[in-house]
Amino acid sequence: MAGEVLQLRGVGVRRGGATLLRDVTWTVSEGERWVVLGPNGAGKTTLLQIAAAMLHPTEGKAVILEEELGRTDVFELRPRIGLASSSIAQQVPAGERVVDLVLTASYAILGRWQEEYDSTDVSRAVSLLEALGCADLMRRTFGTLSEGERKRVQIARALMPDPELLLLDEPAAGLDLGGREELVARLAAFADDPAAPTMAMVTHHVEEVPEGFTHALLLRGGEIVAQGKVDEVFTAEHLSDTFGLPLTVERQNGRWYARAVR
Ligand SMILES: Nc1ncnc2c1ncn2[C@@H]1O[C@H](COP(=O)(O)OP(=O)(O)OP(=O)(O)O)[C@@H](O)[C@H]1O
Repeated sequence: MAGEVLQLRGVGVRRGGATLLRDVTWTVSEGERWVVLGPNGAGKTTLLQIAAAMLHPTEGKAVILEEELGRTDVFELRPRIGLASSSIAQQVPAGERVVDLVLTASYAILGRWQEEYDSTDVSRAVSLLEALGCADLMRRTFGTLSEGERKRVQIARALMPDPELLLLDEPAAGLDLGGREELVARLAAFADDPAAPTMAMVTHHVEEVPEGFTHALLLRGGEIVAQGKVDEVFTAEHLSDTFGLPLTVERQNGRWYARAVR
């Protein structure tokens, strides 16, 4: 691979009369760990849906893993991308066993039917669940899990097909403080692992950005406010522009904190 995992050029998305994204140019290179940050309605999920080959832009060009959207078979491209998002979680049958939810990602399907899985698949699913601290949940049904447990299981599922690009849409949303900190620590360890795929994570909060994330893209009203290396992008000026209020920002032990100026 040439090193560019994702290349968007002048990407726009319109729905009805609304502009969801406007003139987005963004390159993600192999090994980078990106955070996409912005307020509610900024277009973050829309951007991630394009990166996941789930949505085609209205204008501009999107090249994912060297395949251009509109000129490639997305059904071949999608299994190369791991996506963890609440829109997928909502479609999981409540009675689906956790281990089956992870296993079925090999076929990019939801809901186990009569597929045959070999022992390598099963061991991979088990070791991913172990790595995410979910080994004891394997035989539980997805519907019985807490929000924090669901988030971790979804990440294990996204990793099952050994994706070249991992996309996480608000992985810490709905978690309590302990759950958030545990997840952020796991993602930090993951970001530090050279064998882990290139990743992009959407969040509303700088406090949720794991240590080791290298780059950031700030979105507001469907447009990019700033992008680049995380410590150049996470300035008081950029974050104040993004969220539309005066903010101060600090970094402690690799983590970020922002609060309103009083
Ligand atoms: N089909 C649609 N028609 C019109 N507007 C839409 C449509 N789908 C999404 N939108 C709007 O596009 C904007 C961007 O949505 P998106 O979900 O990408 O934002 P987001 O940054 O992920 O928001 P949040 O942080 O609240 O999840 C929102 O204002 C949303 O209401």
